[in-house]
Amino acid sequence: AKAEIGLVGLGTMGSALALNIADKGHSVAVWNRTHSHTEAFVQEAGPLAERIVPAETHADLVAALAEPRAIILMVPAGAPVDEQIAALRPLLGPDDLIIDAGNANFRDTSRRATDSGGPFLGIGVSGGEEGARHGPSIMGGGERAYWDRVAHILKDIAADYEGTPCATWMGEKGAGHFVKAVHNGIEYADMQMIAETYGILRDGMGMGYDAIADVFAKWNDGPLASYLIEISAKVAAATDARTGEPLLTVIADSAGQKGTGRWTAVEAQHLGAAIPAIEAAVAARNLSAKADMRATGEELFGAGPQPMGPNAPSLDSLEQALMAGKIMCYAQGFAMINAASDEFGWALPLPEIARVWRAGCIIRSAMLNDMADALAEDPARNLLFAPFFADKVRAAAPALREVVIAAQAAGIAVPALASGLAWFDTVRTARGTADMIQGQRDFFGLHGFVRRDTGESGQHGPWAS
Ligand SMILES: O=C(O)[C@H](O)[C@@H](O)[C@H](O)[C@H](O)COP(=O)(O)O
Repeated sequence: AKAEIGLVGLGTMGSALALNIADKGHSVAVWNRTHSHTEAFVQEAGPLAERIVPAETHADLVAALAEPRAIILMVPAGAPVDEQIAALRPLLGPDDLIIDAGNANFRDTSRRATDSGGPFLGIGVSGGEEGARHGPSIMGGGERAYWDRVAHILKDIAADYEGTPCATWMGEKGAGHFVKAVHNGIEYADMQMIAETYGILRDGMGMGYDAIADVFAKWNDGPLASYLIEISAKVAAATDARTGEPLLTVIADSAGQKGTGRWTAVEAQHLGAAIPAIEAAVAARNLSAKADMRATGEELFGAGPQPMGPNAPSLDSLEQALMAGKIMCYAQGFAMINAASDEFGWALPLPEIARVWRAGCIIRSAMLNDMADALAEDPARNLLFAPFFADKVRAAAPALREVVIAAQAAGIAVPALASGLAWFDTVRTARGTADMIQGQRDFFGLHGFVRRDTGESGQHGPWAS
């Protein structure tokens, strides 16, 4: 019998996804640039190999598939995707579907949806290797009919949240990859806020790694319960096999990034969406990569972090602060998704987006179910203003303020937590300070302003006459 679906690219994510597909009872034909790797993959697949068809050439892959065909690409974003499309399209029929499941820039996906020579889907897949193997979160983008053709397989392999598969069609063209990029932006901010809290525990409160691990493990039983808190406990508790030292003393403090966070920050600017916590997280990664500069800074200005002593916040305050920060960065992310929905005419299903993130993905957390309910009440409303979250933030914001003040007083950098607090203070200030900016712009460029009393626009100050 012909295979139901094809998969190109047996890297970490691709091979895990192929095993997941076979594991869920579907037959999959696989191709990899290095065929010996394909052979080894089938060898190691054990009993699942009976549902895996190795293909040595693209033509073999196409021939191995039932029509109309569907082929998943799990290759690095950018040119490798276009290369695979160019290699496969001439071999495929007009109804055959290509699905890019890598971390593509949604603008590339939107382009490919119209000019890749045939049916095309761009799906965001989250959950890392573990997720790809046992159940990722899947965010689909492209023509609904194409999604419906493969939804049964994608829902079978997806993570399951209380009986609901975490695989949802988001909208046309690049909608799926856009939602995935914002997922990653929130992931960056969440990780950054956890790292900042770790910095306070380590440098401000002088805690050892085991004690820090215990704090995160305890928080994973509370309102912060989430995959990122869970693994932060494991990372803090881990020891280096070579030296026996705490692993965190071995890992260089220079964060990598593959682009999704940066893209999200850039797109937010285009959309006029304020996502300062995510931007702070991207900037923090950029700065972390400048180890020499930071060493010079420490020489010139003396080490930043100082022990907090009696000003150290309680662990409860830290937990509350992290929770407030987390709600604020999700609120920023969902507001950005709303802005994109309007800008691109996608009608993105915000409650469904929160639901598809409840399991399988990197930002999965207990809070997402409450977010789905709040967004279902009123998807256009900022999440922060939903009664459930307004109550939580009203209660937790004082702790965030206390923690940010104490950290800054001790020279401990908390850019994401601090930007969250500044965002919160801005969105709860009806009378802001942009009047000064409008005055300055009009003074040096006659850009004009709106009068508060009459609403008249194009007004100028006395310097114009
Ligand atoms: O949702 C996920 O499963 C991850 O986000 C995944 O997409 C990948 O690990 C990214 O590469 C992380 O992004 P950075 O490499 O930029 O940290």
